[in-house]
Amino acid sequence: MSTPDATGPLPVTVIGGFLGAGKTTLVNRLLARGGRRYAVLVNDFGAINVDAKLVQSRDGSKIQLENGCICCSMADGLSLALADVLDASRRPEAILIEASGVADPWKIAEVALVERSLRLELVVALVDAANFARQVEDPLLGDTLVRQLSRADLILLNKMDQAGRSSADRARALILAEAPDARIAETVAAELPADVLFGPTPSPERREYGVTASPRPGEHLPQHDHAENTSQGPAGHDHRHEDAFRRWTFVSPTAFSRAGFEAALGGLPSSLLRLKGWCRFEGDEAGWLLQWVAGRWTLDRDDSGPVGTALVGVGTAALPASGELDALLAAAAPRTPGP
Ligand SMILES: Nc1nc2c(ncn2[C@@H]2O[C@H](COP(=O)(O)OP(=O)(O)OP(=O)(O)O)[C@@H](O)[C@H]2O)c(=O)[nH]1
Repeated sequence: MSTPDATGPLPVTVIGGFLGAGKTTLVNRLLARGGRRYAVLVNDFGAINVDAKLVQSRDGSKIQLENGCICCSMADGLSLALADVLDASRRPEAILIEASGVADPWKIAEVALVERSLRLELVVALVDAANFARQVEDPLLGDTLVRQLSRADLILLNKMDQAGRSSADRARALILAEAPDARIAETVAAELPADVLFGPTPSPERREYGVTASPRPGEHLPQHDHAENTSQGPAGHDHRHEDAFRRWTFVSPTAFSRAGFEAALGGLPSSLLRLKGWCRFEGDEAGWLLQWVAGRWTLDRDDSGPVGTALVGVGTAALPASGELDALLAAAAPRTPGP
C-alpha cells in the first residue's frame, strides 16, 4: 500500500463483482484493517440501500450513492459524490467505491481516470466460486459477469468454502478464458493479506493464496496502465442495467413466523438472484438480517435496520411481478401483529 500523500491525487479502489459475491465483506475487511482513512462510496441496485448500513466505516466518511446503477444511469451522482470527497475539509487518504452487483466496475474506474485529483489504484472483482460457472453461461447474465472481470487487476474467487474443487476449477478456467492475464486469488470471506491487494509482487503471501498469472518481478498490481486498457477493451456498454435486471422490494410492519418465513425463502424462484435486508419474527424483539444469495441464505441478529421487514431483491428479467413474489412471502409466512 503506498504511503498517503496529503497533497497528491487521491488513490481510488473500485470493488466490483456480481450480486452477493462478497463486495461488502471485502470493503469491511479493508476498513477493519485500519491504516488508511477511507472515504467509502456505496452503490446498491435495490431500492433500499442495505449496504450503506452494513459498511462499517470507522473514522472516514461513508457516502450512500443514489440507488440504481452508478455505472450507467447514476454516473452523475458518482461524479458529484467524488467532488464532495475532494472538497471535504478533512481529506481522506483514499477512496473505496463499492459498485452495485450489476455494475461494470470499469465504467466507474474511468471516472477516476479522467479526474486529475484522483489516481486509480486498483480494480478488484469478486466472483462467487460456487455459482459463477452456472451464471456466466446464462444468456441473461453472462454479459454482465464477463464485463465485471474483463479489466480487473485482481479477481477474488470468493466463497471457496461453498464451492467444490471442480466448480472452483471450472470458474477459474472460464475466468481465464475471458481475462487471460487475470490474477486470481482464492478466498473465503474475501480474506487475504494487504500485500496481495496493494503490495509489491510477487510475495510469499501471493503464492500462498494461489494467485495465478504471476506478474513479472518488480511489477506492482496497482500500476497497470489503465489508460491503455481504455482504448483496448470492449466498447462501452450502452444498455441500462435497469432494463436487464428487475428489482423487488418487500416492506411489511408485521412480524413473521420464522418457520413459515424460512419455508417461503426455500420456495423463491431461481430468477431471483439476491435478496437482503431486515426482518422480524413473532415473539422476538430482535431484528434479523437476511442475506440470501442464489438460494442459500443466512439470518443473523442485527438491529441496524428498520422496525419491521424491509427486503430488497434483484432478479433477472424473468423475475415474476412483485405482487406474485409478495404473495409468496406473505402466504407462506402467517403474520401476527408486530412488536
Ligand atoms: N459462506 C461464505 N459466505 C460469504 C463469503 N463471503 C461473503 N459471504 C457472505 O455472502 C453474503 C453476501 O456477501 P456481501 O459481502 O454482502 O456480498 P455483496 O457482493 O456486497 O452483495 P451485493 O452488494 O448485494 O451484490 C453475506 O452473507 C456474506 O457474509 C464466503 O467466502 N463464504
